Amino acid sequence: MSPHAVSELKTYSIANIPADGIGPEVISAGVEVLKCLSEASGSYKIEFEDYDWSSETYKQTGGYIPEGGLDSLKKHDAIFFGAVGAPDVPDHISLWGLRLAICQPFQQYANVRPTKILRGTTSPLRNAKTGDLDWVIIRENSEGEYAGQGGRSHRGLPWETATEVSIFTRHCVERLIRFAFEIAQKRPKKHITVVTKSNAQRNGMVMWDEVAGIVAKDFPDVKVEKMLVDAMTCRMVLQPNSLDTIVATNLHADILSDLAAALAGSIGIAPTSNLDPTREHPSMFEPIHGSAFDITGKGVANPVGTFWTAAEMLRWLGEEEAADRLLECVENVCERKVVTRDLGGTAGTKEVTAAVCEEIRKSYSGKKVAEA
Ligand SMILES: NC(=O)C1=CN([C@@H]2O[C@H](COP(=O)(O)OP(=O)(O)OC[C@H]3O[C@@H](n4cnc5c(N)ncnc54)[C@H](O)[C@@H]3O)[C@@H](O)[C@H]2O)C=CC1
Ligand SMILES: CC(=O)C(=O)O
Ligand SMILES: [K+]
Ligand SMILES: [Mn+2]
Repeated sequence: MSPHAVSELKTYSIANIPADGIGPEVISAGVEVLKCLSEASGSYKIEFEDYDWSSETYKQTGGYIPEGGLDSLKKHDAIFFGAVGAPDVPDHISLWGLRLAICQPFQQYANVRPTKILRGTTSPLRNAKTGDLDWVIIRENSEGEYAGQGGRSHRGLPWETATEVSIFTRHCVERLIRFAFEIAQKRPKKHITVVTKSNAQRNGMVMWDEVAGIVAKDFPDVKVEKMLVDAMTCRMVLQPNSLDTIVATNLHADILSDLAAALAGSIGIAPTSNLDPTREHPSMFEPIHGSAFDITGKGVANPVGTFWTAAEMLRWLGEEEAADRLLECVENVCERKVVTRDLGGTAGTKEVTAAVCEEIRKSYSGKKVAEA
């Protein structure tokens, strides 16, 4: 290929932050698949820069992100994140030191969590088949219960007092709910469920419901309903087909989305996009799961959540066709039963990755999927 032809291809610059536990295992799998996809498609290029920020860095230097680190992230088109958390670092230090230290200043206020029962996999729900559970959960990602407000006094004494203050600002609630309605409007069902706990939490949650009511007026074609979060857990389990787009607070949606992933088959399949919808900052893409100490280093981590995450990252960058094709290939591999043990299979991370790469190459070469 002439240098001229190369320069015409769109090139995306990705910052990899694999971080802790199974993070490096699934991110290296994701990078392999993304490289394979861009090479096979030939229609865009993708470049990666590795950032070794992790709990190891923290233990050695006292910090997760070095001086000027956020500025260097800003030069990338997107961030591909693994998971943060180590057995010998308190979880609140690791989470605030890395993930939240990026999400908050970059105003990645919309956390998008699609879930579905992938072809070839089974849901633990007796009657749910592929197509019966197809949701997107929109999680507030900048404030709420994870605003970081509060404190502790009288440490260690019997009258020790700790507060964890939830912050709900009209500005942040409205921008998030509006974003969620836009997503709902683009999906075939045009249906949104606004989840709160506005019976017991009588201030912030009541404001959520009110703001949702106002925003809803701008989306007359979207069917809106309200649910309390406790009842929502029952609805998700018993009537998965009755839900589509779901919007909820930082804490509520964090919990509901782990449940959603498990109901679809495994926490190992679900993706997360931490979006700055204004596109002022790069957005960050990660599998929904954490660093999974119990399976770290065993080669059994399910990379599918990271592959789906990679697809969502490409979609955000404008590569719709490649994103759809990647997910299609992942589902074909699931259908061939090349799956990790959390999905009932025996394959390891590497075998699933190799199978997805092979499927991608076949897909682009126009060959029929192996009947194997
Ligand atoms: N965004 C992030 O970086 C997140 C970080 N964490 C951190 O991760 C650490 C562990 O947290 P946990 O509560 O145990 O949640 P976790 O998601 O790491 O693990 C929960 C269970 O799911 C399994 N699992 C997770 N991902 C899997 C995969 N890809 N394939 C197969 N099985 C998988 C694990 O083996 C474990 O049994 C903590 O330090 C926590 O703070 C937790 C959630 C998100
Ligand atoms: C920290 C966590 O659990 C999450 O981002 O989902
Ligand atoms: K993660
Ligand atoms: Mn979570």
